[in-house]
Amino acid sequence: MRLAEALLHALKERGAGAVFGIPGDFALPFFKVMEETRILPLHTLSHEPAVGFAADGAARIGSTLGVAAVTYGAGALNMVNPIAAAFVEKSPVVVVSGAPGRHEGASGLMIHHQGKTLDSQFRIYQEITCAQARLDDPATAPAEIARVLGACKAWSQPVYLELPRDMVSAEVSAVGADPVLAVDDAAVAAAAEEVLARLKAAKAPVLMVCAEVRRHGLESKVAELAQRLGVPVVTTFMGRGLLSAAPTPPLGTYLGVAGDPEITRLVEESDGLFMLGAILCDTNFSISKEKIDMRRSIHAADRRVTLGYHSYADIPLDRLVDALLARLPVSTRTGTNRGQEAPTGLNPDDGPIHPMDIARAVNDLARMSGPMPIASDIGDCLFTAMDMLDDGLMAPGVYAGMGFGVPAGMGAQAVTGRRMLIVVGDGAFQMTGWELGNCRKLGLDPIVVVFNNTSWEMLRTFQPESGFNDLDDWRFAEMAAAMGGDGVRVTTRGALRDALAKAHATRGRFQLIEAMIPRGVLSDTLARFVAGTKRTHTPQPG
Ligand SMILES: Cc1ncc(Cc2csc(CCOP(=O)(O)OP(=O)(O)O)c2C)c(N)n1
Ligand SMILES: [Mg+2]
Repeated sequence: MRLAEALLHALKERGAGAVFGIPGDFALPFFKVMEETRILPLHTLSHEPAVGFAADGAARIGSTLGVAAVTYGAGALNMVNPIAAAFVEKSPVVVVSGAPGRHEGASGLMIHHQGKTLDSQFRIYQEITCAQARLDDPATAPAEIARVLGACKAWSQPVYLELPRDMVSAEVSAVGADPVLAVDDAAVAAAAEEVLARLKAAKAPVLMVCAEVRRHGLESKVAELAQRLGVPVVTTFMGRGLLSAAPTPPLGTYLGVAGDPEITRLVEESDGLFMLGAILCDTNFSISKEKIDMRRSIHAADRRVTLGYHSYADIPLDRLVDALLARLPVSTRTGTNRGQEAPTGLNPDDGPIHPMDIARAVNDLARMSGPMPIASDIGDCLFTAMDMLDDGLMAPGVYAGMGFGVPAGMGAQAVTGRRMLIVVGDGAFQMTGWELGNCRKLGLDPIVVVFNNTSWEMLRTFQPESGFNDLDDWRFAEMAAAMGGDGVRVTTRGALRDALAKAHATRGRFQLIEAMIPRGVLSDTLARFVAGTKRTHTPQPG
């Protein structure tokens, strides 16, 4: 079969639900095969950052492969930012970039779209993917595809495939199974036994769950593990929402100085913190006044288990969880989510809108109609989303790049059909919000709440004296109809409630609610985060 078809079948067999992309002359042959064969649905968008975010959203919502297809240079290099975010946030996105034909460089002339050299792009993507291949040999291409897609699944990180345009129709054999990555059963057993011994010896063990539990589809097994371990459970910022329906649900989300002081004390004073699937970074661990004592902690992520000063390599998270379960008796233990009750009971008066009013409005609707899956951008919308009831929250909480929310929410609905609630600030909406114009073509109808404070408010909280944080009022709601959706601008709590109810009742067109928020008004969590950051990063008097 043709190389392009072999690749598309391999992607579909490994769980990909669609390809998101923008073509160019180096990618036209591949896009032609996609359109003609329909092996996977092809969804084109308007700007490559959104292609990357949409593929990431598709990967996260289904814990499966997301696929982004772009042209060489101008397209692929436009997508570096979202793929870097997917890399650090463990999202399995497959980048397929068109490229000049195998012999086009022989002319000695520069090729349009190229960077420093024809290899520059490959090297750039080596920095933000876990495996790469240039598919320039029909004899090796199927095995290379299996190797790279296997790595994408095993590491739950993006990978890069470069497809020269003269190779698209090359005759190849079908792509076989992913190569099996060797795992030493004895090492898995030793790691599991040492983890259990450490937890048993600890006076105050805590289980902390994070992103990799979701990415590797381990949530139900980890819920069972939490029940059998019988220790307090918390999530990280990136793990929020995990185990919420478990028999022993998390007590809450660890947000350092920005979070519930009880949860912070539990984590930071633990002498046996077991971080399962945790991404160790400042935003995910928030701004902690006390450093978490890694000497007394256990960290299982990135196919490695680290206990104090020593590590077990090549220990996949699923194998570790299975080994732990095999060594623990079944339990009927149950627990309650002591975490703060989600704020509800919006007062539908003529008062101005506070971010927490948006959380209350969303939660009131969730109490009536069930929670929606949420895609959040960076900004106070994400801190507010910490207080929203959701059926899965996706957000760039580690990389913290803007522009994720709208395209990721569109990508998620495109591959699951689940209607998304998208929360986004006005600054981030200015970046990728216009992708909503593709909803009509793609048959998507997300509900989008724009937190419009006409400001880069998160930056203003750290540098209030800078006027460049002021944004103009773009009146986004007025543009919705021209783009195929419905838009409404609301300035009071009552209007917000009514707009959300109407949006929820309207299907088939995207619904844009532009919630006007006074500048300087922050969500409770962002206010704590800012105060905590200032306390932690500025020398205390005395
Ligand atoms: C791609 C990118 N470029 C710049 C920045 C830096 C930044 C972090 S937060 C922020 C302001 C966000 O404004 P928005 O109106 O969306 O939300 P809010 O603060 O609630 O008002 C900026 C510019 C990041 N993170 N990503
Ligand atoms: Mg703003």
